[in-house]
Amino acid sequence: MELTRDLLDAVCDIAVEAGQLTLPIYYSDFDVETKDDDSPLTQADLAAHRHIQAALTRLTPDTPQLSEEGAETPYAERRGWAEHWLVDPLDGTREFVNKNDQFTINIALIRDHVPVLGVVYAPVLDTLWFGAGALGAFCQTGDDAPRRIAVSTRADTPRVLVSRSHRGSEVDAVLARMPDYEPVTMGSSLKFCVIAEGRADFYPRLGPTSEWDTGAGDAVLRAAGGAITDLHGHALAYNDGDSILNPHFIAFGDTEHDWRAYLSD
Ligand SMILES: Nc1ncnc2c1ncn2[C@@H]1O[C@H](COP(=O)(O)O)[C@@H](OP(=O)(O)O)[C@H]1O
Ligand SMILES: [Mg+2]
Repeated sequence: MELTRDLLDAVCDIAVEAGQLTLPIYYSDFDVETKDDDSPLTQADLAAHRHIQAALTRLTPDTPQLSEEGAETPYAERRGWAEHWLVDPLDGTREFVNKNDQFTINIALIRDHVPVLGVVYAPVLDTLWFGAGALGAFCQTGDDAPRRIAVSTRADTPRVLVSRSHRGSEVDAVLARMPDYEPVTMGSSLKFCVIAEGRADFYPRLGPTSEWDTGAGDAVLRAAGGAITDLHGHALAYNDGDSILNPHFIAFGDTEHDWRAYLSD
């Protein structure tokens, strides 16, 4: 499909509608289920999933969808997909459960293993981050006009993002190798968005994530001039094998800086 501003706007509308469905649940005394992999699940995850699935089907009936809360599609089928929607209907479920506002709705379009369009919406903040390759990257709060965003290229005291709920000793080892840094703790795919906006510089994720956790934020970050790579410096590749898990990765704004230098002595 053609990557137009109309397409991007349509996907933004879907993400905002899904996000608005989560808010009454967020502000209620909701139940939390535990999934097979021990991660939390709420009615909000499911409400957002159902809305996005139906709305994307109306928008592009022939484009397959892969969602954290949808049916698993075996790689034997997925490998034939030239493009597909990749959805995390509610990223940061732990943040949602803990009511710290840092959860997001995520929709990405993957084409030939690359996230070419992405929308991230934070319902409580009523803020959207969206982008698609040459169209650029944007941030919009409420009814304000969208503003163009770009990464920061200052690296004097890097602002380093650390997962609020999944940190780990390997990330601490990276921080210990940095001569100077300012830590910023945050949940969900918001971490990619604040780098895309130039409000943070570096995010080492040395623990498990799945493709839907990164796809939309990756597309926004790329469109804003940044990157996510594996620990060898290769851009994350999507729908490129059996496993839906990402390798460990680093995300950063300044592509001239040697962030991988902090990974080992
Ligand atoms: N053991 C594990 N295996 C796979 N993914 C994991 C994981 N632990 C955390 N994650 C992923 O990390 C995401 C949260 O990241 P963060 O801690 O940076 O907010 C979760 O998203 P969900 O909230 O959508 O489940 C989940 O997908
Ligand atoms: Mg997630």
